[in-house]
This record gives sequence, C-alpha cells and structure tokens, in this order.
Amino acid sequence: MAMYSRLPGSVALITLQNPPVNALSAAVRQGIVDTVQRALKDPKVTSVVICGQNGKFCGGADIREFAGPMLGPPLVPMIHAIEAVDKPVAAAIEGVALGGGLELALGCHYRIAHSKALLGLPEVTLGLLPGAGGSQRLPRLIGLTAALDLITTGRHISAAEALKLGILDQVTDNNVVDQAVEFVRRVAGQPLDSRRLSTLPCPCPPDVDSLLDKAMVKGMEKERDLLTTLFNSGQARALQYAFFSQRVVGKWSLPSGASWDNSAARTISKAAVIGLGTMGRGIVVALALTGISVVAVETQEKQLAEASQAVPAMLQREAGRRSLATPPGVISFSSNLQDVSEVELVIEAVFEDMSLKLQVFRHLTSVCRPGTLLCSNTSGLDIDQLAAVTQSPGLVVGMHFFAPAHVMKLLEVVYGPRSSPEAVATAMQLGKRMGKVSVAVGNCPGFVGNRMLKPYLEQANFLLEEGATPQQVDEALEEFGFPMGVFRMSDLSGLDVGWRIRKEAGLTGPGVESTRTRQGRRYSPLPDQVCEAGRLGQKTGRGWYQYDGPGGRVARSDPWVHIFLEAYRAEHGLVARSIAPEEILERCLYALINEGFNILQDAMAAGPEDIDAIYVFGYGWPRHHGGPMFHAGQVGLGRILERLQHHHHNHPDVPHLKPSTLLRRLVAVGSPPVQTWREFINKERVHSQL
Ligand SMILES: CCCCCCCCCCCCC[C@H](O)CC(=O)SCCNC(=O)CCNC(=O)[C@H](O)C(C)(C)COP(=O)(O)OP(=O)(O)OC[C@H]1O[C@@H](n2cnc3c(N)ncnc32)[C@H](O)[C@@H]1OP(=O)(O)O
Ligand SMILES: NC(=O)c1ccc[n+]([C@@H]2O[C@H](COP(=O)([O-])OP(=O)(O)OC[C@H]3O[C@@H](n4cnc5c(N)ncnc54)[C@H](O)[C@@H]3O)[C@@H](O)[C@H]2O)c1
Repeated sequence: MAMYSRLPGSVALITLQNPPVNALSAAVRQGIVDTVQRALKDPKVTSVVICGQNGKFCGGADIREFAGPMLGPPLVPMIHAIEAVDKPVAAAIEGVALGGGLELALGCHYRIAHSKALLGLPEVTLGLLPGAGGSQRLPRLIGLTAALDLITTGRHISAAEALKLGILDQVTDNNVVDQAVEFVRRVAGQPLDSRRLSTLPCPCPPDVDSLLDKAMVKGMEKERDLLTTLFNSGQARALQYAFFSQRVVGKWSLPSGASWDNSAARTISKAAVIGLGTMGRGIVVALALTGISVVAVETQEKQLAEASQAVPAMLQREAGRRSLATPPGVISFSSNLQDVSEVELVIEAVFEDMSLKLQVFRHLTSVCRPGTLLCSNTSGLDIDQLAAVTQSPGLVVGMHFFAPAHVMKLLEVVYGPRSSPEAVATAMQLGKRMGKVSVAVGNCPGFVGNRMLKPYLEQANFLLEEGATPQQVDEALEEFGFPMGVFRMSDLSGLDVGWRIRKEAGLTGPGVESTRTRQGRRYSPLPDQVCEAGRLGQKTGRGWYQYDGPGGRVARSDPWVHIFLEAYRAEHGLVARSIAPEEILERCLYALINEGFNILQDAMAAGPEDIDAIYVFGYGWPRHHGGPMFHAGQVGLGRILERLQHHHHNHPDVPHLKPSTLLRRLVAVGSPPVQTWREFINKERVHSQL
C-alpha cells in the first residue's frame, strides 16, 4: 500500500507501507500508481515527496513475488511515469534504498537521504540484474565505471559515499522527510528536464567508447531481455532461496515447542574460552569484536605464551578489516581455570577427547557461579554426556564454530535433550551478535554438518580405491562450484583431525586389523595410512598433495601419493578403472544429500533450509546451487533416488548409499517443492510414517 497525504501548503507526501522493509509488492505498486495520479491531478499540489514508513525507504522488489506470476502494475512503466511528472518529485531516503527501491528513487527528480541510510543495487546477489531501469539510469547519473562497480558487486554504500558519487542531492542528520519537503518547496517551478535521468546521455571515460554501442540506446529493452533470462535460471532461484533460508533459520524451533519467539535470551557481557588452540583463539577474537570481555584460559605454558601474542594481533587485523577503530572487548589471559568464576558464559575448546572434556566440565561446574552457561565447541561429541556431569544440565549447549572461528559465518547451536530454551536462545542470540548465521541443531554424532560430511568423505576415499586420483575427485567438485575439493580441503584442515576421531571411534589404531571392512561395513584405511606416513596435510608440507614446505598453501600433485595408491590397490587385489566426473559427483554429493534426508527424518534439523544454510555458510557449498537439499529438488528427487539405488546395488556394503525413508516418501507423493518439506515431515511424523 501507499498512503497519500497533503501537507499544509502544496506538497503531497506518499508513504510506502509494507513492513518490514516496504518491498514493492503488487499492492505497493498499485498504491504508488494511484497516489502519483492523485498528486498529478490536484492543482494545489506543486511538488511530491515519496518516503517509506517505519524508518525504511524501500528494500526493493518483493522477492517473494518472484516465485509466482507477476500481478499488479509493472515497475518499469510505474517508474517512468514518476520521472515524467511535471511537478518535482523527491525521494526521502531513510534506512535502505536497495534494488528496486533505489531504482524508484532514481526515477524521482531529487534524492535526499539520512546520513545513516544504505543504498545499493544488490540484484546480482539474487542472480538478477537491476531490472527496473537501474542499469540505465545509474550510469547516466554517475558514469559507467562507478555504476558498473555498484551493479556487479551488489555492495551497499553509505549515504556519504552516495553523495560523493552524485547519487544523492543532499544528506541530512535531521528528519529526512522534513528536509525533502523543504527541498521540493524550494525547487518547485524549476525546469525538470535535466533531472529525468533516462533522457540524459551517459557520461563515460574516453577509453570505453567501444562499450557504448547500440545496446545503450536500446538499454531498457536489453535490460528486460537479460532479466527474463536470469529470472528463468536455476541460479537465480537458488540465490533467492539462499536469501530466505538465511532468514528462516533465525526463526528456530525445537521439538519441545520452544522457539525464537517464546524463549528469552540473556545478554552476555563477560565470557571465557578454555583451550587456546586453532579454534579457541578465533573464538576469543570473535567475542572480543562483539564487545564482550573475555577470560582466555590455556593450560600449556607454551601455547598460552603463543596465544597471548597471536590473539591481540589477530584481533587488531580483524578490527582493521571491519573498519573498527579499536577492538571493543577486553581480553585477559590465564592458565588457571579458577579465573572464569565471574563470567556469564564459557566456551570450551580443548582437544576432541571426551574424557578430557568431561574433566573440564566437572571442573567448570565447580568453579563457575550458579547460572553460568557452559558451552562446548566439540565437532560432534555427545552434548548430553557433558551436561550430565554439571550441576545445571539445562545450561549446557554446543556452540560449534567453524575454522577460522572469527571469520567463518556459520555457528551450529547444539541442543541436547536437557538444554533449556533460555540456553539455546542465548547461544543463538550471541551468534547473531557475532555476525554469524546461527542454526539450531539436534544432538547426534557429528550434529548436522559433520554428520553429512562423513558419507561424502567416505565416498571420496572409496573412489581412490577404485581408481580415481585426489586431483580427479577435487576437480569434479571444484567444477561443481566448491572453492576446494575434498582432498585439498582435508589437507588444509589437517588430516589428523579425522584420524583422531576415527581412533576415538575404535575404527583405527593399535590392535585394529588393517582390513577393508570394519564394524560390519566397508571401510577405507587409506586416510589412516597417509597419516601414519607422517603426512598430515599443509601443516607438515605433505598430505594428499605436496606443498613447498610445512605451512605451504599451493597444492601440487605428489608422485608419492600415486605410487602409494597403486601399491594399496595391488595389495588388496583392486583393479583401477577410469571414473567419470559424473560418477564422482553423484557418489559424493548424493551420499551427502541422502544423509541430509536421514537428518530431517530424525528431526535433528528443523527443515531443509537449516541444512542448506549450514552447507552454504560452513562448508563452501556453492550458493548458486542453494544448498544440498535445494539442489536435490532441482536435480529431481526421483533421479536422486534412482541413482542412490543404482550405487547401493553396486556397493551393498555401504549403508550410506541406501536411500532414506524420507526420500522415498517424498518421491512417492510426487516430489513436492523443498519449501513444503517441513510441513510434510511434521504431518508424516504425526501419522508415524517416518
Ligand atoms: C518470468 C520472466 C519475467 C521477466 C521479467 C519480469 C519483470 C519483473 C520486473 C522486476 C523488476 C526488478 C526490480 C529490481 O531490480 C529487483 C529487486 O529489487 S530484487 C530485490 C533487491 N533488494 C534486496 O536484495 C534487499 C534484500 N533485503 C536485505 O538486504 C535486507 O532484508 C535489508 C533490507 C537490508 C534489511 O535487513 P534487516 O533489517 O537485517 O532485516 P531482514 O533481512 O531480517 O529482513 C526482514 C524481513 O524482510 C524480508 N525482506 C527483506 N527484503 C525483502 C524483499 N526485497 N522482498 C521481500 N521480503 C524482503 C526478509 O525476508 C525478512 O522477512 P522475515 O524473515 O521476517 O519473514
Ligand atoms: N580445528 C578445527 O577445524 C575445528 C573446527 C570446529 C570444531 N573443532 C573442535 O574444537 C575443539 C578444539 O579444536 P582445535 O582444533 O582448536 O584443537 P587444538 O589442538 O588446536 O587446541 C586445543 C587446545 O586446548 C588446550 N587444552 C587441552 N586441555 C586443556 C585444559 N584442560 N584446559 C585448557 N586448555 C586445554 C591445548 O593445550 C590446546 O592448546 C575440538 O573439540 C575440535 O573438535 C575444531
């Protein structure tokens, strides 16, 4: 909707009304068309101001409408009509003018903004281009180079930068609508031709003449044609899905009924981190950047000394990167766990060893004040077991960060059967304050992300046994869009991480026979043998690849690995075959997706959006493929089921390839769209079909 009011005197005020960001839905567009007509017809009105309610001008086209047929007045003629009005029209920009919102403002004759406003054309992040004249009006206003920068990066810019670029006519710290009203009163009666951007020539540097062909003249048509292509592309649908899934996960709910809107969070101002290795250091920095005072505890003297040098430097660097003058939080280092007695929340990040973690939790519960939240950064151990040794099991949750913890956007908040809604709400809110995408997940081995990673890694190892090389597997995955293939990624993280977990699970280590079947299923001892050879990845300069030296970053094919693989195959009587990239992708990705369906079935993730957000923000899943569950829908659930059946038939000793019941049920009911799975699962659960 848009509200019309005539201010005392001769100015008409049009207020966009579509909370929370005044997106340009069909109703808003209709409202604008009607109110602009009204202003035009009213002889007493000499000028017009367009603003948005609740401190936001406009967040752009209504992305929710993209999924269905476009109804209501189209944007392009609506903006053209505003530009053609013969009374001055000003946009009063508060909060945001993004995408179609900025395009609407560019159709106005003047633009006045509040100093805190953000402007931009972020369509590219949704797989689109500015489709309501933005690609044409902006270059005419600020030149091709500056416009291309904004259009191709999609970045949000401040009002100050927009003023400098010439997008804005005025910036104010005062009430922006009052300023705009005063402005249009002042300019009423002045000629408007030079303010109609679509009619202006495009100012360009001399070296880009070649870019200015007929496409510029026919720019609006070209814009529409290209937008049509993009609209129909899978990538645009995936990127728009990713936008919404990021927001869906913030509205978490637990099987108990507790949820984001009925659970109070505590605001944390003092925290502690236990263990200052790779993860602990990053977590300290992430907390300090949020303005939280941190007690950082490490028992090993050498590690403590190193961390007290490294952490302030990391903090300074990250504060600089985020343009913060001084890091807001205070950090104190200690070797004594007793020093955490006054904090409100503790995050444990010691080695992935259950008996050590139990010992730390027992100690924490005895030194901390009653009511302190105790969190673990474990990668997959049982949160409930940790909770059981504390005085308040309800105040124990997992806070699973990803390396490097001060950079990576994902946080899995793991609730055990006894975790209280308050503990979950506090961890979720703390994650949000740290700028993370926090996703609530259930307590099962590996939680969501690492649980799905297991079948993915397993398939990659099996493919090596069957004849592939690490490069072939990585290339197929990188071609799909992952920034790094599975072996390159394992070398980066450190091969000893998984080795330690497999030892803890009794799958390898002294006394375990070196067979290719363990605990009743196919097992590949390849990664264990690579570790036993002292090759732990980048940190040792050797892993699945070779590097220039310990800490080297550039992976090169290593003849040792090829000889090792050949000897391994010969020892086990395996005949190498040529494996196509399609098989590599199917085996790795479909096994991972299948586990995603098992996770949904077990209610360890509330919906497919949660899994997809975890994979996009924590595991480098290409955003333009939406996430594993969205991708499954795009490939077709029937196809995924058929290929899993095929691979399981060929590898009956690999349970991860056996199609999940949920996948079968979804196919049986006609493969409904991913957005409806959550509801389907809940219904099936009520009827005990899952
Ligand atoms: C089939 C062939 C057809 C061919 C051609 C058809 C022609 C059609 C013509 C189309 C013309 C295109 C016009 C234009 O160029 C395209 C666009 O404008 S695309 C949209 C561009 N805008 C954005 O990308 C902004 C997205 N939003 C944000 O970045 C942020 O939300 C914000 C505005 C900075 C605010 O941030 P926050 O305050 O943190 O709030 P949230 O992010 O949590 O959002 C709150 C709430 O609002 C919902 N929301 C936000 N923006 C939009 C939007 N543009 N449309 C719909 N909904 C939006 C968000 O999902 C949250 O909802 P909730 O989770 O609370 O339900
Ligand atoms: N490394 C990763 O990529 C990653 C990612 C996510 C989660 N995790 C998890 O985070 C945790 C830590 O992993 P990491 O990679 O940082 O390990 P790390 O080996 O780099 O560091 C662990 C640190 O804990 C210290 N420590 C051991 N016992 C202690 C005690 N009683 N009190 C204080 N400090 C003690 C050690 O001295 C060491 O400095 C593990 O649970 C791991 O599974 C790791």
